[in-house]
Formats: sequence, structure tokens, C-alpha cells
Amino acid sequence: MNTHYDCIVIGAGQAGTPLAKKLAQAGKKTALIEKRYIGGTCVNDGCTPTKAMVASARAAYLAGRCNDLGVHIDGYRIDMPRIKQRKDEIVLRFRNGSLEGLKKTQNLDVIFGEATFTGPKSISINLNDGGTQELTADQYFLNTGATPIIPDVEGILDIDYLTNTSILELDSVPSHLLIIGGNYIGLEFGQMFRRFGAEVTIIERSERMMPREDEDVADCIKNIIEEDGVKVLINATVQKFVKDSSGQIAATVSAGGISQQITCSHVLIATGRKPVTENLGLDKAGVETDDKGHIKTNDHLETTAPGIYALGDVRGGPAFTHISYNDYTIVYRNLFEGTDYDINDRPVPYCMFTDPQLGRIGLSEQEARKQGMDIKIAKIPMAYVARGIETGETRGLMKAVVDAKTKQILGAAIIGEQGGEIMTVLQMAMMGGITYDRIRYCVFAHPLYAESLNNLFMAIKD
Ligand SMILES: Cc1cc2nc3c(=O)[nH]c(=O)nc-3n(C[C@H](O)[C@H](O)[C@H](O)COP(=O)(O)OP(=O)(O)OC[C@H]3O[C@@H](n4cnc5c(N)ncnc54)[C@H](O)[C@@H]3O)c2cc1C
Ligand SMILES: NC(=O)c1ccc[n+]([C@@H]2O[C@H](COP(=O)([O-])OP(=O)(O)OC[C@H]3O[C@@H](n4cnc5c(N)ncnc54)[C@H](O)[C@@H]3O)[C@@H](O)[C@H]2O)c1
Repeated sequence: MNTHYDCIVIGAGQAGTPLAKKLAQAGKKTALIEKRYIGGTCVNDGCTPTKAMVASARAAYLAGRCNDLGVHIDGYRIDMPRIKQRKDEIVLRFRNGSLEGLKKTQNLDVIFGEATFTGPKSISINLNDGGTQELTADQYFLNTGATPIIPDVEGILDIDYLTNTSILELDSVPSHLLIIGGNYIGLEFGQMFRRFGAEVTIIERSERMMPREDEDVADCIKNIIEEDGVKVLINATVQKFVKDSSGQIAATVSAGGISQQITCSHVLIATGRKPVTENLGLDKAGVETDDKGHIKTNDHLETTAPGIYALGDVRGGPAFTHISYNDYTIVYRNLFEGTDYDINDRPVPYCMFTDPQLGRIGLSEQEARKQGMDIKIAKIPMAYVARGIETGETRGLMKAVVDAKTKQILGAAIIGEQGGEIMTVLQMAMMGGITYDRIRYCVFAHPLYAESLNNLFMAIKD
């Protein structure tokens, strides 16, 4: 039987879930199709589980250095099954909470299965419970997310490599975790598992880790990670994997042109993510993709097919939960509240949850210089920050890029224990047009990290 809806949302990620609810609440007969779990990557394989485990890793770190603060404990041990159980409980709470909210929503059907376009406005669903269902709708909203890129390395299919999903299922600590890719996923998991007691080696193919960040920022993070005992090889790629009969994996690694063999127990792939569009049948709907498979949209998130929108990672924007969520608010408000928002109107903050965190907003120094802008740089080490000294958290730095003439803040990178929160203070200043010379003399409560924004902008010579 063919059922018709006003709106169909494909993918219950960070845009699809709230959007489906709002569409239904606005009186639209809506279906939300999800092939796996409500909440998508963020809740099930991304932000929620990793940040829960990062909290356990930080507890281990603090236990290991509390002697410095004059508190002596008689050793500690990592209880990986408990860490996993705690993480699972949090994930289930978020996932089930969302599902309950969706089920209670009038005009909304949640259907578990994989959707594929069969025509411009029709889909077929391979139901998870068996069988298929054919649906049509006036409007479609695609929020199908992204999935790990697996590099083409000889022997990789023989080694049971881990991804950001399967590593979350480990209930023991690897003896030696080799991570391919030295950016967000590699660094967050790398430091976390080092703190759980694993030997960790990160292989990054670029000339430096975090190639999109300023060199001093990336170097600061690299020094911190290495100080924690993670081995980092840059300019490095894995050429070959061989698994021996005892389960150990020999990786042939070329680093800086020199070949070496590294033996490890586990391999995590963290080499980036690609959009999930393969089985969507987009050609049947007239939805075009770019050369990387991302769904093409305009600034209002409309695809090349009328009445079909794409939101979140699948459209290749900055791959963050808050961006996917903001995509939903743009689409919804433009459709139902008569607004004309576009995706260029928003800031793109982000926070990498290493410890200390890296909070980032706006232009980096290298980006501003590339654009030929007249800028000044404010920079202080965290070791100058009173709050950092008092709490024993002196690793990191504060850096801001400002317009030399207008005194507006153009961007910031804060590496610090609350780096994300401090960055957000500067984000608000940027949004409100508060210039750096005002922040320099602003009264902040003492002794907060934010108070040191005074000192940060004192570092600029007018
Ligand atoms: C390890 C890790 C850590 C991360 N940490 C952070 C962080 O700290 N902060 C942050 O902002 N971002 C983080 N991210 C990124 C963030 O998780 C994503 O950007 C975010 O989840 C946005 O995803 P989305 O809404 O585009 O789609 P997703 O959340 O990926 O959802 C897509 C959904 O669509 C479903 N689907 C796909 N195809 C079909 C189909 N044909 N039919 C039906 N359903 C389908 C999928 O099953 C999935 O549930 C992290 C990512 C990873 C992997
Ligand atoms: N805290 C956060 O906000 C957070 C945390 C985790 C993930 N994420 C999101 O998830 C996405 C994916 O993260 P990611 O770290 O997997 O991808 P990424 O694209 O950010 O980084 C991949 C890294 O792997 C390297 N690389 C690629 N191929 C390689 C190879 N063959 N050998 C060695 N190195 C190789 C790249 O040079 C790059 O540094 C990111 O875009 C990010 O937006 C966000």
C-alpha cells in the first residue's frame, strides 16, 4: 500500500529528529525514517559516548597527578567494563529519551528501516522488521549523516580494524593502539586510551597534526599529547598490515621517508568521514551530489530537486552536531516562520575534547593572512593565567586574531582546561561586535579563566 505524507525526514540525526517533531507539531503529516538508532552519530557513536569516556579518562589523569596537589591516594585502576557501562547508560538514556518524545508526537510516524528514492517524490523502505513499505511525500528532508573513510591499505581487511563505533564496545584496554589519522577523532581517542593505560601511536600523513589549525596551536596540542605519552608520527602513512597467529598486528609505516615496523594489538581508523548517500537512490529524485558524494545545496539548504532539503554532515558542511542542529532551525524557520536565514549568517565554533580542550571560533591567523587582512595577534600562554596556576592546569594558550583597524575580534583559539567555554565568551563578543580594547578593560570575576581575557588583549600593542 502506498501512503502519502506531507513531509518525510530520512535520518534521525541531529537535524532530522527535532525537525520531524516540529513539522508534525506544525500540523504536517510527517514520517521519520531511521535505519539504525534515533539520535544518529552524535548520540550513538560520536559526541555523547566519547565525551562520557573522556570524563573517565580525565578522572584517571587527575588520580595520577593528585600527588602534585598534596593528595595522596594508594594507586588506582581502570575498570573498563564500568567505563563502558556508564557510557552505554548515558547513550541509552539520550537515545530512548528522544524516541519517547517522538512517539508521543501527534501526526508523526517513526519507521525503522532504510529508505531509497524510487522516483522524484517516492521512496521505498527496507523495513528493519522485514518487508518493504512504499511512501510518497510533498517534501523531503535528508539527514543521513556520514560514515568513516577506510583507507586502502594492503592487509587492512584482515586485521579487524576499529572505527569510532566499534572502539566504543571494547571492555578491555588495548596493549598498543595504533591510530591512523591525527585530527579530532584520533586525538580524542588517542589521549583517552593513553590515560586508560594503553600504549598509543598516532600516524598522521600531513606535515603536522591538525593541518587546518595554526602551526603554533597544532604544535601546542602535539606537545601536550606527547607529554601524556602518546607517540605521534607526522608525514607518515601505513603501507601494509600483517596479523600474526597470536593476533598481534605488524604495521609497516613510512614516516618522513623512512620505513619502520610497528607492532600493535589494535588499529583505529580516524582518517575522516564520507557522506552516507550510496543507497539513497538520489539520481531517481534528481538530487545532485558533488565529487565527494556530498549532497549539493544552496545557502538555504535546498538541493537541486524542488521540495527536497539536505541537512547536516551529508551536505559536507562543517561536521559538527551544532551545525546539523542549526541546519534544522534554518530550514524550519524559513519554511514556517517566514524568515530568510542562510547558512553563511552563522558562526562556526567548535571544541576538540582533548584535555586541555581546544576551543575555536572564526578565522585562524593563517586564514586571515591568506586573505591579506590587516591583523594583530594577541597570545598568552596558560601558564600566565592565575586560574590555571591555582588549579594546576597551566598547559595551553589563548590566542586571538583581531582586525588592526576596526579592533573587531576575527577569531580565537583557546587551549585550556575550559577552552571551549572561554572561546564561547569571545564568540559572544564577536557576535555583539564588542571590540578587543573594551574586553581589555572589562571587569570579569576574579579568578576565572575568562578574567585573563584582559591580559590576552593587553598583549596587543596599539
Ligand atoms: C567519534 C566522534 C565524535 C564526535 N564528537 C563531536 C563533538 O564533540 N562535537 C560535535 O559538535 N560533533 C562531534 N562529532 C560530529 C557529530 O557527531 C556529527 O557532526 C553530528 O552527529 C551530525 O550528524 P548528522 O545530523 O548530519 O547525521 P547523523 O547523526 O550521522 O545521523 C544520520 C542518521 O541517518 C541514518 N540513515 C542514513 N541513511 C539512511 C537511510 N537511507 N534511511 C534511513 N536512515 C538513514 C543513520 O542511521 C543515522 O542515524 C563527532 C563525530 C564522531 C564520529
Ligand atoms: N570535538 C568535535 O567536535 C569532534 C570530535 C570528533 C569528530 N568530529 C567530527 O568528525 C569528523 C571526522 O573526524 P576525523 O578526525 O576522523 O577526520 P578529519 O577529516 O578531521 O581528520 C582526518 C585526519 O586523518 C589524516 N589522514 C587521512 N588519511 C590518512 C592516511 N591514510 N594516513 C594517515 N593520516 C591520514 C588527515 O590528514 C587528517 O588529519 C570531523 O570532520 C569532525 O568535524 C568532531
